[in-house]
Amino acid sequence: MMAEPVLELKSVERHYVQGPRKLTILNGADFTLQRGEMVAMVAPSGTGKSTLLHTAGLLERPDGGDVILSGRACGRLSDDERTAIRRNDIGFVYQFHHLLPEFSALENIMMPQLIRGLSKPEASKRAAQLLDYMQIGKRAQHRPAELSGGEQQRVAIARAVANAPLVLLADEPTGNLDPATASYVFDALEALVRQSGLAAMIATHNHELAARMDRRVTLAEGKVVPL
Ligand SMILES: Nc1ncnc2c1ncn2[C@@H]1O[C@H](COP(=O)(O)OP(=O)(O)OP(=O)(O)O)[C@@H](O)[C@H]1O
Repeated sequence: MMAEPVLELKSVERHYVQGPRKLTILNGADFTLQRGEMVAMVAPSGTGKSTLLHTAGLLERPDGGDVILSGRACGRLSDDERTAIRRNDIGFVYQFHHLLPEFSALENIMMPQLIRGLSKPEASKRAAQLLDYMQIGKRAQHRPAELSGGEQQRVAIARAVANAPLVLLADEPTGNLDPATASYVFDALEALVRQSGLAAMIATHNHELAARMDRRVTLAEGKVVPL
């Protein structure tokens, strides 16, 4: 397959000011994610993985440099413009599922599609397909509290890809799960990425899962480097 960059970080800077001190978290970070690629981000706590994912996912604006999505410079756009792009082109999965507790699994996956403007029948059909794909079709009407941890994370992954984003970003998506469940959830995530040609960057402390991805990177002195 020809290399086709879907996400590029170019000389990204991110600083936090804490009282008199300026903390530099990203210091000219460069990174390219190709279509169809799964990359593990493995780095010690506090080195800036979440900052990197939030910047790549247009949740935070870089203090310098830019984030390019499918050739379009997006990092420095206004909050409204970044939100619009994020809704369609970026899927996010967190360590904690963040599903809406009062809605069923199916409705949680319909939600981003309805916000995007799809009709209820269209959104429901795709949500049901994604639940089947994640092998939890029978749990469609369950609320998050009625699902196991592994099932909740599979719903969260299905929700993240509901709008067929370009990029999936995940911040310790299996961090709350026991090793067997983590492996099972990762199987579903991997199958989804492989089948759809999505690109994914996944922060994890789990070396076994990292070993299953195409490449591994870490953060060193504010830069993304191969591991
Ligand atoms: N809003 C903020 N204001 C000030 N400092 C911050 C802010 N957000 C993060 N930091 C600091 O930036 C550093 C990187 O934080 P980040 O959350 O990106 O780390 P991480 O590698 O994801 O850690 P973990 O694996 O523990 O989640 C930390 O030292 C943190 O204290």
